[in-house]
Amino acid sequence: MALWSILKVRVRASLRNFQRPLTTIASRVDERVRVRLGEVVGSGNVSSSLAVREQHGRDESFHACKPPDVVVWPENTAQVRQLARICYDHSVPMVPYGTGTGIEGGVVAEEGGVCFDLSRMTDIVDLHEEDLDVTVQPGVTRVALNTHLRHTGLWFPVDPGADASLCGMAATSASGTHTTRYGSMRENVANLEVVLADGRLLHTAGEGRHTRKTSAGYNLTNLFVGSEGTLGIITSATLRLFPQPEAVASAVCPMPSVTAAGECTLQLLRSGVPLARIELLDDVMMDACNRYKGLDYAVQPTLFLEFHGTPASVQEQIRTAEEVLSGYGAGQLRWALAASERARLWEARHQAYYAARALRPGSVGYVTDVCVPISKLPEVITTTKEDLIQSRLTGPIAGHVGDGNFHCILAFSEHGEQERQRITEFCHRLVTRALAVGGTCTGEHGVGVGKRGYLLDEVGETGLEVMRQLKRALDPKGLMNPGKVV
Ligand SMILES: Cc1cc2c(cc1C)N(C[C@H](O)[C@H](O)[C@H](O)COP(=O)(O)OP(=O)(O)OC[C@H]1O[C@@H](n3cnc4c(N)ncnc43)[C@H](O)[C@@H]1O)c1[nH]c(=O)[nH]c(=O)c1N2
Ligand SMILES: O=C(O)C(=O)Cc1ccccc1
Ligand SMILES: [Mn+2]
Repeated sequence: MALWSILKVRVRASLRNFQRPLTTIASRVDERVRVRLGEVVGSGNVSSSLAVREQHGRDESFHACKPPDVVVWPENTAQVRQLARICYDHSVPMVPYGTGTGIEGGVVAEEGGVCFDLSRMTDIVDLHEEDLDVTVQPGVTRVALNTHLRHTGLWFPVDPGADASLCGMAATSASGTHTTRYGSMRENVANLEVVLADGRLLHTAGEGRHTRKTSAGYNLTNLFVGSEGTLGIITSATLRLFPQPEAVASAVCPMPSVTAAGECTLQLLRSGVPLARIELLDDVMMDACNRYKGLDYAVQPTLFLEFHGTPASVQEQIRTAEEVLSGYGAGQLRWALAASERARLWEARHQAYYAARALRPGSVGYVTDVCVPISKLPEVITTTKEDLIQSRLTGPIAGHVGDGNFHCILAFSEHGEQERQRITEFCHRLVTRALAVGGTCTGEHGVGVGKRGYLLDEVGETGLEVMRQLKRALDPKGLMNPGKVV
């Protein structure tokens, strides 16, 4: 073999080593462990049935199902700690499960083990209205929290399309359509209670603390935000709340092209209008949403906008926004002012994932999630659209354009090998383009199993090694959600 070929093989092998599991898992769940788990949670809160295991071995993505060996439903933190200790003593993998709405295969039980379904821990533990914060258990979803808050004048704004658990959202560092104004989970989690792999209990900002800021040492809270179950099990999250806005106005605005929509978004952000939401759906996605929801929006690239404030400030924001929009060839704005109309409009946006999948029934969808510096968004989104055409692929686009983050969903039949190959190559080019302009391979869905191959390129060797050192320090046996992230 020529020297060059030998070198290439070596480099490839060393990269593979970098991605290998940190430790080999010693044992799966045997009868002895199963009995001990049952003793902790009671026989109604543990299951080895295949149907239950299969339901828990996959999320909403195309990633193949790998069922855990057992599913447990702990009812409190003390039980989570005892269960973790049993798994730790027997070297059994642990996979935390929120609501299973992830789209990067985060709950796929790569090495089997015990799935911790946290949906029965549904208490809203501490609501501090005067401090604008709340502490919730891991079974509380974002809709359940906002329903609970509706008469308080407060709300929690991070809104991924799905009704995900708030602790699952912390685990994936989720964001949503309000992130441009209110931030993502990174900015809105003040404290986390975490059960570590060996059953120890950690409060990332100190027990009972719920301040707006802190300088006390390392930011352990944000170490666990986005850790995707690989460092511990989040058993409660303390979240920032916001006053419900006095006045709200939403609008749908057709644009001449995705380039114009991207450039216009930049200009709107620069103009200082405190946009509450600004989302882009391209023509293909608009068509998909029209069909899926029986709507009649123009089949054109379209911006969905929302303004929050006092009635006077919303009027002022609208005036400035309309001026900017008209400079980019915007069509007629369709306003939604009544709460029910606004709910319908945003429901259509939140269902974009299912609308896109419905374009090709029976297919599975590969989802992209790049995020770039906002100034690069028009260029990257334009090139992506051209690439789709050249690659002869249908890939509806939906984007949180105020954050420089957009998704493409590529539906493919599991039998079409050639098409799948073209999709993989397209997605690879898209991530490469994003990384080249200072972007990230995932703005909000997380690394899971799908983006592991890009982490080295994104954070570099030292970055990845430090992540792996942190992982080893907190999870020396490599039991926490193995096969994910690092
Ligand atoms: C239609 C639709 C639309 C969207 C999205 C999904 C779908 C189906 N998503 C993705 C998804 O909703 C998001 O990733 C949620 O944060 C996942 O929360 P779950 O509770 O479902 O976590 P799920 O159970 O799917 O788990 C996800 C990961 O977190 C870990 N985990 C869950 N709970 C944990 C806990 N208590 N402790 C430790 N680890 C835990 C799991 O182990 C796994 O690795 C999304 N996302 C987004 O950011 N923005 C968006 O706009 C959307 N939009
Ligand atoms: O709706 C979103 O913002 C999502 O993150 C889910 C998604 C993914 C891919 C295409 C459309 C929606
Ligand atoms: Mn999204």
